[in-house]
Amino acid sequence: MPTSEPSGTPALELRALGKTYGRGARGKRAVDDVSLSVRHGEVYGFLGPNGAGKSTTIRMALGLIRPSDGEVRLFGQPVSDKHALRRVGSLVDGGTFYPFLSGRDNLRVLARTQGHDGARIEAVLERVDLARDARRKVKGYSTGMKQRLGVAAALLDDPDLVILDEPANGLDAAGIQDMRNLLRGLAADGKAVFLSSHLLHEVEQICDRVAIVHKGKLLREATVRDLLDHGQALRVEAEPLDAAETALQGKWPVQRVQDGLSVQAPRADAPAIVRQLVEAGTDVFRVGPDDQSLEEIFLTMTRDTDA
Ligand SMILES: Nc1ncnc2c1ncn2[C@@H]1O[C@H](COP(=O)(O)OP(=O)(O)OP(=O)(O)O)[C@@H](O)[C@H]1O
Repeated sequence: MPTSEPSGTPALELRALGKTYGRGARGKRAVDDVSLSVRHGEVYGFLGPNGAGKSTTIRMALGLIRPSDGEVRLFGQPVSDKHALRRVGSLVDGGTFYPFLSGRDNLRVLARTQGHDGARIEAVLERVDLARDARRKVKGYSTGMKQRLGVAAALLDDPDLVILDEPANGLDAAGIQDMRNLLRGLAADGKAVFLSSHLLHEVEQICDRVAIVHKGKLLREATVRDLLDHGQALRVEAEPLDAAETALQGKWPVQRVQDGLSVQAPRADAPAIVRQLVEAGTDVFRVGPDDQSLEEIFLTMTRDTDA
């Protein structure tokens, strides 16, 4: 990894980034005050439903469209810096390939149009596990193979930062596993990987950290582990359940679930919850993490902002 910038400089930094399409009352605020940074050696997921502003953000990060506010820094430099931009590989719009050319020939064409000699073609084909299929025409490739060819294209110039718009779109479980191994391998080599997705289970499996975006705004940035481990909910099993519910209501948001109560509270509140339940005369069988999936956490967050 070339380290021409001071150590610790993020590979990608978005500073209060904003984009408004159009003007005046008809203007559409697609991205609003998004700040985040992506470090070398991590896979960072940019997660949100359709229309959240992911593609717009990625296009600004690549210097393809101009922000209305804020700025993008690549390796500490403005996105207009050609040297910085040369260290970025990207996959947007799924990559476009000639269906009647082989995977290898597609990469040759790309290398030529991008102005490099293609010396890395065999290495990147190996890297994305397409070496054996490199002579086959792309039209016969599976979705997963096409996506991996897209990543191969992004890797042709040995970038330090890889930006991928929805790289796991349309992949089955095995395809997601392959993509995961591939992207984790890049991160292990010290590259920074920034990807967007609207599908949580993909991001959950692939990324170290995620930013959750909704309606152009960043709702939360956290490690996947933090989101899952320290979700804001605790599962309470106590009897009688009605009394337990009454005891907690008004202090924490409480919801009936199949086998007890789901209490919107951080883990640190568990002792207070137990005290409350005991004082109310209920028998406490369990107060523990409410194992929400990232999906549920995400739905709760976006529901809250919709309200
Ligand atoms: N060129 C444009 N002109 C006007 N509005 C746009 C333009 N591009 C995107 N938008 C709007 O900006 C918002 C964000 O779009 P964007 O494509 O960035 O979201 P996204 O999260 O990538 O969603 P998707 O996965 O559906 O592409 C949407 O409401 C979209 O309609």
